[in-house]
Amino acid sequence: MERLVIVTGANSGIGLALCERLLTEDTGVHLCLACRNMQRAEAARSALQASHPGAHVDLLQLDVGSVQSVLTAAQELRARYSKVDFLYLNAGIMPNPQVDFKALFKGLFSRNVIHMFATAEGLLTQQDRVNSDGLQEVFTTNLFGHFLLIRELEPLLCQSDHTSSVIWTSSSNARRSAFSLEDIQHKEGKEPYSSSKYASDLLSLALNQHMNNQGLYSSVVCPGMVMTNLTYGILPPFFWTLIMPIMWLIRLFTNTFTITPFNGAEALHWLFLQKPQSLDPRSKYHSLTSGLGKNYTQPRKMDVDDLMSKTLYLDLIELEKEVRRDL
Ligand SMILES: NC(=O)C1=CN([C@@H]2O[C@H](COP(=O)(O)OP(=O)(O)OC[C@H]3O[C@@H](n4cnc5c(N)ncnc54)[C@H](OP(=O)(O)O)[C@@H]3O)[C@@H](O)[C@H]2O)C=CC1
Ligand SMILES: CC(C)CCC[C@@H](C)[C@H]1CC[C@H]2C3=C(CC[C@]12C)[C@@]1(C)CCC(=O)C[C@@H]1CC3
Repeated sequence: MERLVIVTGANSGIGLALCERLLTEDTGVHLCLACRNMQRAEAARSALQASHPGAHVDLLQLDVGSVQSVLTAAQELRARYSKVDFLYLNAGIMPNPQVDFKALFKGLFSRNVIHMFATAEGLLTQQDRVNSDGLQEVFTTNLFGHFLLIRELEPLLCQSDHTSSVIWTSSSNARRSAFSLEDIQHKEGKEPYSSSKYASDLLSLALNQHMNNQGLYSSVVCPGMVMTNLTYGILPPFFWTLIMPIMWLIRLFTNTFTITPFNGAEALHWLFLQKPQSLDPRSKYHSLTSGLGKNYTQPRKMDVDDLMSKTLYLDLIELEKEVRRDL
């Protein structure tokens, strides 16, 4: 039987590579590319269908950074489909990133150099802004819009006769110290990306605790450090080209430098092949690539606790009520 797979942010990078891999490596996949820009979505569908003639690929207009767009898209999905098997919550942004070159240089000569390259801890800040819903943009795009989508799609995700999986593209940059329950949108700090990714780790745990009994399972993935539009926004493209040999060299010391979107999609694809009941709700599934270029998936325990995750879940439900009231 065909399995319906929805991928947000499917028109480029890791999302597009995942779609390509699903069509190449699996049969009976019905894809729905949920993208904010329909021109880019069309281009992605054409590319997928050029390499997989006859592939079942639908498009959906979805801006996860806009409450109204999420509600409209969810309504459209409920009208189109009777169930969803996999929902990849992959769309994400890192606006106006700034690299702390002083910290980078210092880190190069410290014992933490591998950790620094794997997580970017202490290296990156971003400048966020408030969107037209009055919410922080990074929080809404990377977390809240996706949360709202899950809530809206419950009738398609939670059905007595089948299980469904929601899979978050989180990051090794997710860090507890960047997140605060007093400021879940990260209005105050300078690491909204790290905060939003840590929040997705917490939320995934809460979703499992609240919804496994309804057949919905949530997992978290880290794709590693991948060259995509997101990373090309951090340093100028010519600089990345210049340091590419160094990047391949770094891979000899840290398997988190997956570099290509194909490699980065490894854990996302691996999860497609697993029974959701067999997965660990407290682990993040990492795409890793060895120095010799071998791809594999490895679960690593997340730094999350039950009370924090439950509190965040309840805060998000409250926020959802507020935004619905304001519509
Ligand atoms: N690259 C890396 O090293 C890492 C990436 N990640 C995560 O991987 C995910 C995919 O990013 P990646 O492939 O790297 O980067 P890309 O920029 O290539 O892909 C991001 C995708 O998200 C879409 N998107 C952004 N904002 C919205 C929105 N408001 N509504 C709908 N779609 C949106 C983009 O669409 P559009 O083309 O319209 O901008 C694009 O399709 C992100 O969540 C990112 O945080 C995690 C760890 C490492
Ligand atoms: C390769 C080096 C000589 C110079 C690159 C330094 C930094 C720009 C990068 C080192 C670690 C990288 C990293 C990311 C972005 C680029 C680095 C900071 C991410 C934050 C990208 C998005 C993520 O979600 C996680 C990545 C962790 C590692």
